[in-house]
Amino acid sequence: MDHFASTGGILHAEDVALPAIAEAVGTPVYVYSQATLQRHARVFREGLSALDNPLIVFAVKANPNLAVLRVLQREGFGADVVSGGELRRALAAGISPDKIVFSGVGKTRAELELGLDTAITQFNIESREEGIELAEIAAARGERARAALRINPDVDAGTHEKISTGKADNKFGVPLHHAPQIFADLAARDGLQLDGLAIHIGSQLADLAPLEAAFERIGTLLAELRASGHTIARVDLGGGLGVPYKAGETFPTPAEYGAMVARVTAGWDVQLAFEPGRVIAGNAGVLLTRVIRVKEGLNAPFVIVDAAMNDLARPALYGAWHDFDAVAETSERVTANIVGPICETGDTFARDRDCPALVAGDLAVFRTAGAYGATMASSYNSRGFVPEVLVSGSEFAVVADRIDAGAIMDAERVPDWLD
Ligand SMILES: Cc1ncc(COP(=O)(O)O)c(C=O)c1O
Ligand SMILES: N[C@@H](CCCC[NH3+])C(=O)O
Repeated sequence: MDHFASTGGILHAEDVALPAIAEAVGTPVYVYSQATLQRHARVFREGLSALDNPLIVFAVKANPNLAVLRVLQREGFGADVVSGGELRRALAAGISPDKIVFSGVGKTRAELELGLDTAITQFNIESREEGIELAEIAAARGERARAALRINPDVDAGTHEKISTGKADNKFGVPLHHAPQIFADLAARDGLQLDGLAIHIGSQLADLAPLEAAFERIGTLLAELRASGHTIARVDLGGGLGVPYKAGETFPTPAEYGAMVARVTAGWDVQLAFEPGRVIAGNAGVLLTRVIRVKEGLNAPFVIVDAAMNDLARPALYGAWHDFDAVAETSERVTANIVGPICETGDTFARDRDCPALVAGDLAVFRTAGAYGATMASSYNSRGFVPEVLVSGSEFAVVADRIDAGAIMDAERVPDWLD
């Protein structure tokens, strides 16, 4: 069921007409559907129902809004965090430390200490160097940090090169063939309880085959480590499941993913962890925008909307496609360029796109904006930060205020010597 559908010719988020949100909050604005988040969380969990007690931790980077995290916390999800800021958000949303996994290739000493202070359930260590530092910090406190070693399996995830993380020359994890030796080194240290492996090969994966190949490599390593006398109690299989960005596209479902995982991991005898991000939040959000004006173009008109690359960076960063639909249904179509107001040619959401015919003042949405949308915003061109709204049934609430350019400027000052 689509919670962003037209009723009476007007696009709604659940039972709320999007013009009502635009009226109350202004545009651009991110709008999330609580029911969609809940449904995605449940479908993901059901997909893993053949597994014994999996730990499901939402990749906070995909959508760190506190209200979104709270919805998922209530669904029993934990959090996969990659910074002290994300860890604080997870805690503020009520996620219990025993469901928090700390990933990330560059955790600072202060972040490692924060993880220990909050007694998170697992550090995913990304290098020998990080493992040594964590072991030393924990040992000095008389503690043992529970950890998993992230492996770089050298698998091509077949996704955009900027969001591929499991190839040998990517910065993530330790090379598969160094893993036994690094594992043995770290496992022998007092400050660590190293009893896990972790992996995450990339995001927006359209195919299960690379995931399966990577998991098989982990399975082989697991057997090898056990044969050398190590205990492996947990394996974190990461996230990465892709979602359709274009109407009509199909992607592997959580059930298909779960069946593959169950088959590949049969007999591993570990607790499995999963770090889904996009598959939970992506299609639970839209970016609602208003057309500023339509400018004549050489071959096609430019539809200039009030959202820009600073609000939704994916098209500019990865050439990503987001479906663009009118809020008020219209059958009239045109071929147009959809652009934001920022002074960069890269501030283009779509070129020569078949889209609804719109005029100044009309509302429209970029779909599939619930993951890696607001969280990647910047204030470029002094545009401030877009607000976020959560809808539940016929109710909606502003769950992140608009931060206007003035508030950002208030944090700056001119030094005395320039008076
Ligand atoms: C370590 C880690 N886990 C989980 C995720 C979530 O990925 P996705 O949103 O593709 O599920 C990411 C981002 O790619 C990540 O880097
Ligand atoms: N920011 C990326 C995903 C990166 C995943 C981070 N590990 C995107 O929008 O597609």
